[in-house]
Amino acid sequence: MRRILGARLFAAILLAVAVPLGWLLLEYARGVAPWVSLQQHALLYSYMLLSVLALMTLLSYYRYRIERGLRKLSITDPLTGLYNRRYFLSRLNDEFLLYARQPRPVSLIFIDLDHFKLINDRYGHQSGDELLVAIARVLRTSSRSEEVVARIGGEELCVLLPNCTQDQAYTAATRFHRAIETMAALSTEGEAIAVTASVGVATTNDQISSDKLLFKAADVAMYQAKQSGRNQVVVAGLPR
Ligand SMILES: Nc1nc2c(ncn2[C@@H]2O[C@H](COP(=O)(O)OP(=O)(O)OP(=O)(O)O)[C@@H](O)[C@H]2O)c(=O)[nH]1
Repeated sequence: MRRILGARLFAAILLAVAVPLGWLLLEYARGVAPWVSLQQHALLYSYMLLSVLALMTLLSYYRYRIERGLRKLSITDPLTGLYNRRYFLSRLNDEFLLYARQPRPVSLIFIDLDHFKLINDRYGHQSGDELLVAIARVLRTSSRSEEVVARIGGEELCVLLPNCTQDQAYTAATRFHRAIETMAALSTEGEAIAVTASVGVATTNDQISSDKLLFKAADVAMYQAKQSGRNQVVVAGLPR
């Protein structure tokens, strides 16, 4: 990004110099010697140079702001403001590129809300939406800055934990699970909504050695949590 900004500033300076130069050439074509023209209109040339430079810098800045906004939109889930599935999978892939060079534990937590259909049916879709937003807020505040929290499907959320052992991931998963269970949520009518989640945790090891395998292992662990009665945390590969 810094290189792009540098290139744009360079282009702005070039154009700012080119405009008064072009004017100087026109003057020359009219028969006025360049140094005479420069002496006569020094103020005009300085003004041209500065205003073109200011205009181009301003345009570059706005373009940068727009591009940054578009990039943010392309990686964000519009409802919750969490990262979206595409961004999450690409970060997971990046983590494994690092892992190939320097193996260190990577963990993934898969969170699926329990009976979300019933919540929608009972309190309405709008309340369901607001609940998702509130859960996203809870996850964001209970996660660390290096962790990537994403909404990867309707009521499915994932957290990527770089450089995180199985024990640490289990502690984090329990923290998320508890935070969801104890959050105070209200429907649009003001009724209290109780919500729980089934959580799967997986960490890299000899068998789980790629991004796809890690994702799959956490998904399977989450499914086991559902099968075992929901509202619990299951760690991949550990007896329950
Ligand atoms: N309000 C709201 N509901 C959503 C959204 N995305 C998905 N859902 C709902 O989430 C529900 C998911 O239903 P299921 O896949 O049957 O899962 P569940 O009811 O949570 O049941 P279990 O996962 O088995 O505990 C569906 O009713 C979807 O309509 C959303 O953005 N907003």
